[in-house]
Amino acid sequence: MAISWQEIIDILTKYELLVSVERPNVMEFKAIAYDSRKVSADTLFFVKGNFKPAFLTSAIESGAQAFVADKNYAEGANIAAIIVKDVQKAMSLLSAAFYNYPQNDLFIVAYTGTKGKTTAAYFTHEILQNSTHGKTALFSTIDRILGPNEQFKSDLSTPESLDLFHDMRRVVDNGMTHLVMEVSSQAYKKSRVYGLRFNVGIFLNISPDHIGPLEHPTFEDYLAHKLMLLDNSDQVIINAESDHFAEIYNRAQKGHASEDIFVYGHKGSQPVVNVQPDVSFTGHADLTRSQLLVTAQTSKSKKLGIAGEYNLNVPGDYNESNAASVLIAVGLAHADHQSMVIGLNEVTVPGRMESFATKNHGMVYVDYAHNYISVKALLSFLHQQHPVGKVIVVLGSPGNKGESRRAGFGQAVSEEQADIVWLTADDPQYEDPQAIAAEIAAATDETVVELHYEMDRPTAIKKALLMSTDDDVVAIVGKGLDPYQKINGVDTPYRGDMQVARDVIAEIEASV
Ligand SMILES: CC(=O)N[C@H]1[C@@H](OP(=O)(O)OP(=O)(O)OC[C@H]2O[C@@H](n3ccc(=O)[nH]c3=O)[C@H](O)[C@@H]2O)O[C@H](CO)[C@@H](O)[C@@H]1O[C@H](C)C(=O)N[C@@H](C)C(=O)N[C@H](CCC(=O)O)C(=O)O
Ligand SMILES: Nc1ncnc2c1ncn2[C@@H]1O[C@H](COP(=O)(O)OP(=O)(O)OP(=O)(O)O)[C@@H](O)[C@H]1O
Repeated sequence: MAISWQEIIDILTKYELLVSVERPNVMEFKAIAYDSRKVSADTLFFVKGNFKPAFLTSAIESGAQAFVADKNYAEGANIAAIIVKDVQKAMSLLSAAFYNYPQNDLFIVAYTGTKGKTTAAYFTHEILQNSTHGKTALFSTIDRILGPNEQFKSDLSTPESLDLFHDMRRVVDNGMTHLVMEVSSQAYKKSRVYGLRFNVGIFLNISPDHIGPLEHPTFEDYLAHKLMLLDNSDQVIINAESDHFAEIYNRAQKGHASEDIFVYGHKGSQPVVNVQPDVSFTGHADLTRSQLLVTAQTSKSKKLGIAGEYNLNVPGDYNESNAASVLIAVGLAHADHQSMVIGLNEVTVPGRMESFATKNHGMVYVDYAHNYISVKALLSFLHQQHPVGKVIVVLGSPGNKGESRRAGFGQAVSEEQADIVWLTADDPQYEDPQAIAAEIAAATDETVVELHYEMDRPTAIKKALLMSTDDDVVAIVGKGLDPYQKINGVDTPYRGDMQVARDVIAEIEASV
């Protein structure tokens, strides 16, 4: 892989990003990097984010031949400099060029939404793996699967642009033909996907989340960045039952013919604007799976071959809605019907709605629900499934992140009438978990919900399980399969909620 000086200048000029060049003396770059620790000979280095000038010094020592930045740096006075209006946008465009536009060789399905991105991405990956005979890659919050023998844990839902195009190139070189990915609002805010076009973009839902000093200043800013996926996708799929549907639909209409917009919703759901859903569904869930009946309502959706009955291996009525969007997406990717049926029947999503039955302490669920909309959806489902017993919840909220979630948790457990809530630590970071718990409590209606406090997470899980009887359900929410707790900037190893719960139950059962 390589990129020439002239190609760089041409791209930056075309996108009106170039401000000035200094000391142009390099013909071609053999590597690109934004981290000084990853610089080798002949590297083009991007200066971005919370950058310290000492990083540039160390990049030059390691072989950087030029740097791209929003401003000039004295530390870079001996190498070529390319000054741009927006280094994140420049990095995305130049990374795509450096890796020779791998997106041109892939059918890319991209999900955005407050909740369900990872789940829907896994459903889609499972189906497309069947229909493409193993040639589908996945970039999700949990894992990045670049090919049959290349898979690793993700750091971000949507990778930094340079990493994204690097990994996409690996995907193409591994012989993959399809890619399923999550596109977070941060990805657009930080221009990680700037210039990238998707074949299909899906807008699952929106509700207040990720609002705080490090993410989005306001809900409007959050929504604005999520809507950008619609502008950058050839065909779009929209949930008729999402909040702000009118705004989402209007935005889709701006850039798409009606043939390229697909709307889905529960049978009988009526969006606020007068739009007939293209695909409707009814579902019936039990504790471990759902039955789904999907109907194509319009001529364009009838061509997708998705109408029919499905068994969905992951419970939760909201997952029926996720599955409906997935079926449209895979239909647009030309998956065959049999692959759809098999894929939904067999799919699992790590840390989402994982459960096990105990002998005397009811059902245990571990779920990644970690904001108002997801805790509310989860509790509503558990109440439907457990009309008799108590719903006991263990939860906390992270420190220095998504501060608005705390009130959201209090509101969700009150509205859905959780019987008992154990407030505990999530990823407290630099905050006091007890103070975070007090904020959740302040938003909780304690005439409805019985609150308990235990800041040691394994102990909170143990106390919740000990009080649970055979009819009850214990939902441990917020961390899914996370193998660590973030405490004071350190990823402190943690057994994981499921393992803790299994260990506690084994201990209890061994002692009776
Ligand atoms: C606020 C934000 O978006 N921050 C991201 C951003 O940070 P940054 O550019 O400031 O980078 P930094 O880590 O502070 O370091 C500054 C620069 O110095 C470089 N450096 C650093 C050390 C060194 O020795 N040498 C060196 O050159 C770094 O490589 C970097 O280029 O770029 C980094 C990668 O280059 C990301 O890891 C980081 O994400 C942070 C950690 C993060 O957690 N972001 C969250 C909010 C996020 O993006 N979440 C969304 C999901 C949310 C949703 O569902 O909507 C996601 O897509 O994951
Ligand atoms: N469509 C939905 N509506 C409401 N809640 C949902 C929906 N889909 C999933 N959930 C809940 O949200 C949790 C997280 O789901 P998932 O990881 O798929 O979402 P996500 O959009 O990737 O989240 P994040 O961006 O926070 O990683 C699930 O464990 C489940 O409790």
